[in-house]
Amino acid sequence: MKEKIFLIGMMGAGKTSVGKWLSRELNVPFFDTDAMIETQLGMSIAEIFNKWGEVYFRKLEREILQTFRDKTKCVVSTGGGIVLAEENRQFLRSNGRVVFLQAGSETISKRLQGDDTRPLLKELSIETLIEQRKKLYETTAHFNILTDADSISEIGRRILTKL
Ligand SMILES: Nc1ncnc2c1ncn2[C@@H]1O[C@H](COP(=O)(O)OP(=O)(O)OP(=O)(O)O)[C@@H](O)[C@H]1O
Ligand SMILES: O=C(O)C1=C[C@@H](O)[C@@H](O)[C@H](O)C1
Ligand SMILES: [Mg+2]
Repeated sequence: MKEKIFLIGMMGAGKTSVGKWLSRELNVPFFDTDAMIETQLGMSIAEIFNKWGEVYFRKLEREILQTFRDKTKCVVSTGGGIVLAEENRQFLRSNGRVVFLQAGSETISKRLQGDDTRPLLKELSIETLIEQRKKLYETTAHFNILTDADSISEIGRRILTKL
C-alpha cells in the first residue's frame, strides 16, 4: 500500500471498526478524526456540539483533516459529516484513496440503537441525513462498499481487493 486510506460514510456505517481491522492487516497506524478532536479538546463530540455548536466543530474537523497532509501510509476513519465541506472533499480525493462505507437507514438505526451521543440525530432523521449526503459521499469516494450484510473482516477484505 502506497497511500493513505480515508473511510467516509454515515455514523454507524462501520468506519471505525473496519478502519481498525484494515490498519492491523496492513500494519499501518489508525486514526479517527472524531477521536482526535475529542483528545485535542478533552471533551466528547456531544459536549463540543452543546457548548460551541456545529459550526465550531466543523472548523475543528477541517483543521484536523489538514494534519494528514504530511502523514504517510495510514488508515483514517472520518466523521460522518466530513464531506459537507468542499475543502474536505477535495483534500480527501487528492491525498489518498477514499472508500465510502455505505449502509442503509435500517442498518444504521439498528447499530446506533441506545446511542444518545449523536447531536445531529436529535434534530434530523437518519433517512434525511442519508438523503442530504449520499451524492457527496459518492462523488468524494474512489469506490463504495455496502456494509449491511457482511462482517467487519469481510468488508475489510473486499476493500483490500479493490485498493
Ligand atoms: N459490518 C458490521 N456488522 C455488524 N456490526 C457492525 C458492522 N460494522 C459496524 N458494526 C457495529 O456498529 C456500530 C458502529 O460501528 P462503527 O463505530 O465502526 O461505525 P462508525 O462508522 O465509525 O460510526 P461513528 O464514527 O459515527 O461512531 C458498532 O457497535 C459496531 O460494532
Ligand atoms: O454525521 C455527522 O455529521 C457526525 C458524525 C460523527 O462521526 C461526528 O463527527 C459528529 O457526531 C457529526
Ligand atoms: Mg467512528
